[in-house]
Amino acid sequence: MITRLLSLSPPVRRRLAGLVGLLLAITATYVGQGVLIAQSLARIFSGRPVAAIIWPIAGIAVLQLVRSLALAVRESVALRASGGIKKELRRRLTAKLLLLGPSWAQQGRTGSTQTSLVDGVETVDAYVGRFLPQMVAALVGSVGVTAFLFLLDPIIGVVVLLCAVLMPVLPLVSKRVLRGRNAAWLRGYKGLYAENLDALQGMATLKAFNASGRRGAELAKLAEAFCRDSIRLMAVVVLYLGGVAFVIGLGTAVALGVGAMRLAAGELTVTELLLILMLTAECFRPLRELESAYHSSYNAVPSLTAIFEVLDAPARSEGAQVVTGSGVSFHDVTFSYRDRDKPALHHFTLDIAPGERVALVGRSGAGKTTVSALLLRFFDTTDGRISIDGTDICDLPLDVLRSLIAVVSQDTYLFHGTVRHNLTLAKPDATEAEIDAAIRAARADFVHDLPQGLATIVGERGLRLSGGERQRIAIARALLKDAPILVLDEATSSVDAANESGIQQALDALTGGRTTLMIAHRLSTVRDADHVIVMADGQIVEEGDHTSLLSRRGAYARLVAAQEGAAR
Ligand SMILES: Nc1ncnc2c1ncn2[C@@H]1O[C@H](COP(=O)(O)OP(=O)(O)OP(=O)(O)O)[C@@H](O)[C@H]1O
Repeated sequence: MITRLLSLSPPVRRRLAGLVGLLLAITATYVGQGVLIAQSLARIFSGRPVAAIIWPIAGIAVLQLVRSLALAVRESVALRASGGIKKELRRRLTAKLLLLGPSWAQQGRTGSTQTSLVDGVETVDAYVGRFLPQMVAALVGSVGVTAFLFLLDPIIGVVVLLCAVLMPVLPLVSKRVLRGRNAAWLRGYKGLYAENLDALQGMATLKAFNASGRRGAELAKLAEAFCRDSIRLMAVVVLYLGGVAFVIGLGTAVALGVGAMRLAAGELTVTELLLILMLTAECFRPLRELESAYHSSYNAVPSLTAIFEVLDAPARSEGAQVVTGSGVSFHDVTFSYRDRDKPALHHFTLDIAPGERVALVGRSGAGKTTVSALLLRFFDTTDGRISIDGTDICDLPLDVLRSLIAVVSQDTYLFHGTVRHNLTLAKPDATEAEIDAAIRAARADFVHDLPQGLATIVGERGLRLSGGERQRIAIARALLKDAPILVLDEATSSVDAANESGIQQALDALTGGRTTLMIAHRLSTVRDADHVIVMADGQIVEEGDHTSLLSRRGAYARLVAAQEGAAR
């Protein structure tokens, strides 16, 4: 994983080498300070005048200044090293998520995906900026100081070495317990985040059903469970930290005890004993810092593993063929959603000639929206094939496929941004005249009356516009895209009756000459279709034009009668 992370940003290796150098310089300042303190104390104990320690004290001040500077530079280099990787990770994740499409996103909760993608990427700071350079610096620094101690006194050198080796062993011992508890903590965190996001997004519904109290109580329960998980995790962490402190204390105490005995036996001088005392602490310091870096980056490994799983997820095939045509064929298509036994489409066969307007009708759940989702390759068929002008859509690059199709759906999503931004999403280089023409044709002139006209910000999920207004913007957007194939999914569902005929005219203009797949509940909107397909349980049960289907007095006639009855 380390090599893969580092390969994301070429300058990172250079920056990490710089960081290791800085960390070693910081260790050197601590060692130098220890030597100078030991020297000063030895001089005072031997009854030398105060003047004898002025230079060592000045030296300590200089070392502290150098250390402060090095620490500040370390922060900025660390942030730059991890920043490059975070930027590249986000870029690749966004591209991959767009490639994987909605079928992948549907496998997880929005909030949970968000925590992986936002918080997961953030763990790079602790892992790359702190842990990796500290690992190298701790190894080099501790080995260097231990070697120095070994030269001073081999027995004490061995004692310190044994304790120093124990320190990296501790995380290995506690790793299994920690991993289990950390995974539970991470699961709880993601779940809590997703549930809170859900409650926030569904606030209006909760209020309308007077269910906010109940939902609040459920969230409180989740928060309690998360709190318990956190305490269970902390218990292991605290035990582990206690173990680390014990090993450091033990190493220092044993080194001092052995040193004192050797001093009594005349095998060491006071200066050497003081030096050993100071350096023993310095030998453990880089390891202690490594341990703290390890803990602050502990989440990084599972989070980054999850991110790499997304990056490695097999994307649907991206063929190389390019077509410009517009005849659409579904050939014996069967499709089931994940975890659903019953197929949403069952041996579905339909040919739409270039420029033909085909309407799909049927009761709710009949499979109409699934037909368009498969055409756009939001999902891949379980069986059968879909083609455009004879080319299997699986052999088309996704961006080419989607450039051939414009969609106006019942659930129009407007991004947080200006009206203009939302309109030109499909055609960023659209001219003013083109934008104006699309607005007029979509009967979306209301945008000119908004506080800042086209520069008005439409809120997250377009909440500040009504359903009908959002839909008219979507129609204008589709007009601007000017694709040869159109999918109109309940295109007029949010439009009031007064506007419906106007929009119908706009849609007529839009569909003229384009292959159109209309999905409609309001049967009044499909009267002019060249061909009407009546669906039930994922299959075609009737087809023909409006008049012939009515006279057949079958499923279509029953749908029309039911709708007219409901309208009365
Ligand atoms: N994302 C999904 N995951 C699982 N099942 C789904 C999903 N989307 C639709 N279904 C199921 O597939 C079947 C067909 O749904 P589809 O949305 O295509 O019907 P529809 O005719 O468009 O309905 P409506 O008119 O209510 O929009 C239904 O049983 C539905 O519950």
